Amino acid sequence: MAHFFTRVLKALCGSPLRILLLFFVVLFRSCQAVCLRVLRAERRKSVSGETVLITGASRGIGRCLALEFAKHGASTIVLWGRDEEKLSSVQKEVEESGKARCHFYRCDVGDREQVYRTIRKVQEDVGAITILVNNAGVVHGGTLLEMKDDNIEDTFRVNTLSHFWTTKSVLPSMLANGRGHVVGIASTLGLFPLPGVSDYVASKFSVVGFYESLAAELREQGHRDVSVTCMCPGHTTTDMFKDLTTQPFSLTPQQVAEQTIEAVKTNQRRVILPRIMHLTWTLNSWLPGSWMRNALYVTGAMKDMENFCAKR
Ligand SMILES: NC(=O)C1=CN([C@@H]2O[C@H](COP(=O)(O)OP(=O)(O)OC[C@H]3O[C@@H](n4cnc5c(N)ncnc54)[C@H](OP(=O)(O)O)[C@@H]3O)[C@@H](O)[C@H]2O)C=CC1
Ligand SMILES: CC1=C(/C=C/C(C)=C/C=C/C(C)=C/C=O)C(C)(C)CCC1
Repeated sequence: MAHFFTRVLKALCGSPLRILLLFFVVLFRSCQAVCLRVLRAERRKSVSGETVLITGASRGIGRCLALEFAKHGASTIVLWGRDEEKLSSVQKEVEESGKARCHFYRCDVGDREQVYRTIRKVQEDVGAITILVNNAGVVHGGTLLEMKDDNIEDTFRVNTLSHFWTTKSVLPSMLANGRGHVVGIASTLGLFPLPGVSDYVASKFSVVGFYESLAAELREQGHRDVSVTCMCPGHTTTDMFKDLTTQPFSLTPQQVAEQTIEAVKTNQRRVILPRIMHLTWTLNSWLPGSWMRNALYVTGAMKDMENFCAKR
């Protein structure tokens, strides 16, 4: 611990210019956030009447997203996943919760041809998708030398490549109709590292890059009516990371779903949750690499990750 604080002090005192710069960055970012909030509040859009496709909707964040979109007036919700029993139960919940029509399809998003086939079927059945939420995800994890090659490939197929296949499939109709929103559920682990899940982290860094580039590409091509949002939530209390028990800033899947709808309505390009993680992200590029390792030890997160790896 003492070593950690000495390193932090040395890094800060050794470079007063850095402190000054950090101060201006924080000040600028805060002003920018306030201005954007005011502007976005004025240009709020509605999700009423939209046709929403959510991948990985059989449980966790995907299930909450389906219910939340229905609550906010979406007219059709399309659920994708592999577990038909669970999908059917979410379909019932959505239909019972209000006026939205709800359909489900069995689709392994890691299989490109299956994605293309299922999208065609969905478009025949319900018409054009106007909001796509790429939420399906998987974690295998373990230390690099323990990881199975097949699991590494599966992680990239589900967490990264699937976003390309689904987005390529729905984007043409969005561009033709001049209306659409593509949402990716990435992670804070698409912004900073965590030992024990390097496959997952790398797949999420890739996906953050995908959305950043897609947003820039659409803007460059003048398609301002098709929006892109990349959600970066931190640890969330679903089955996926249930072994991480000592997380100090955990979110519920309901919170992630609510913030996602808010981000769609206000056209936010990137959302980091909880907000305090902005600080982690900024500090990560300003402080010596060891600070995060120490923070992970102090909060018990490192122990959690060791247990997580041991169970792989
Ligand atoms: N939990 C967390 O701490 C965080 C999660 N996230 C991200 O949020 C997203 C949702 O995660 P969360 O709800 O927590 O996880 P869950 O494990 O609860 O749910 C994962 C969902 O993805 C689906 N899925 C997994 N593999 C496939 C596949 N090959 N084809 C189709 N569907 C698949 C599962 O459906 P089925 O089993 O029916 O196929 C399930 O519906 C993921 O992208 C995750 O990386 C982001 C930040 C934090
Ligand atoms: C890095 C870091 C932390 C840990 C973050 C963790 C452990 C995040 C896990 C996120 C997950 C599991 C995302 C899934 O997609 C603390 C301790 C909050 C404090 C400061 C730095």
